[in-house]
Amino acid sequence: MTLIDGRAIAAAITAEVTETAAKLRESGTAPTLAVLVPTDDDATAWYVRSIERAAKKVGVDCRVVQLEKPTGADVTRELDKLSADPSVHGIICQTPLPEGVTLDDVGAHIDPRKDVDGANPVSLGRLTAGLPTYAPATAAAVLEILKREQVALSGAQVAVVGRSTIVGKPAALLLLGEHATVTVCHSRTKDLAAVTKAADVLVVAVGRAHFIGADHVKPGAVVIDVGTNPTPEGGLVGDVDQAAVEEIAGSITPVPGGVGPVTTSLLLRHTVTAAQS
Ligand SMILES: Nc1nc(=O)c2c([nH]1)NC[C@@H]1CN(c3ccc(C(=O)N[C@@H](CCC(=O)O)C(=O)O)cc3)C=[N+]21
Repeated sequence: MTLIDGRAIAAAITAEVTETAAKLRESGTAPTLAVLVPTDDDATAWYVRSIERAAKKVGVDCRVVQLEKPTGADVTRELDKLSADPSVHGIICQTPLPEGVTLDDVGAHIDPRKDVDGANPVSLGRLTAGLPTYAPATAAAVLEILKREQVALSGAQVAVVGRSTIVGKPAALLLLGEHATVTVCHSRTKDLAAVTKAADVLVVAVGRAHFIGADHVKPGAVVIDVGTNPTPEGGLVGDVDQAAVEEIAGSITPVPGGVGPVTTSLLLRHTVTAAQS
């Protein structure tokens, strides 16, 4: 069993991004990521700080815009402003959003050229059509890990558990683009274990601790655990019961230290790409 080292993969991406950011700075462009924060919960605050820290390391400027109990109109007004601001190259609108506001509604207000976390339905449409676009960073991280680990995807059976717009659906589309045979499972899937047990690659993004156990995994499978569930002790666990699945899987991404760090490094890679064009 191999534990996939997400931090090492993130470090390799970060090295590439640092080089590109330095070249941009030499030519007079300071690559800039705007982070719109519409809530004040602890998890969001932690994630925003980790983006700021990572951005600073690679030479990307990070502009955090914190909103206090905004309406949907407040959020879209701010996104319109950032979209029109020539000093901003990338925009991410943090989820969760306030009650009654959806990312699909506000995402349309992020200029697709700056949509580094793939939230605009235009970006998602382009992804569906197989056109160049920014995929949501978490979904992109799933594919990046599989590629760097040289996992054969063409013709492989892949099960994606979770169908969110931000992870499950775009991850399935990216995997389809690699010629995998993709099955998307969700809360109404009958006999989930039968589907996941047939998968050479299992991607789990449901947001429930220990959702996937030993009975769900094919011997030797590659397991990508996208979940980051806070524990009462202040730690973090994935959606996969790691201890149980370790006995069966061929390789697995740990939590922490798996998909998370790769997600943040790709958000920054997307930002320098946006600053280059
Ligand atoms: N529009 C939007 N896009 C997102 O991509 C998005 C979002 N909203 N809202 C919140 C979730 C959560 N998320 C994480 C990213 C990295 C780590 C990460 O790097 N975690 C460390 C945790 C280190 C620790 O606490 O021990 C790790 O997994 O190693 C975690 C969580 C992105 N999200």
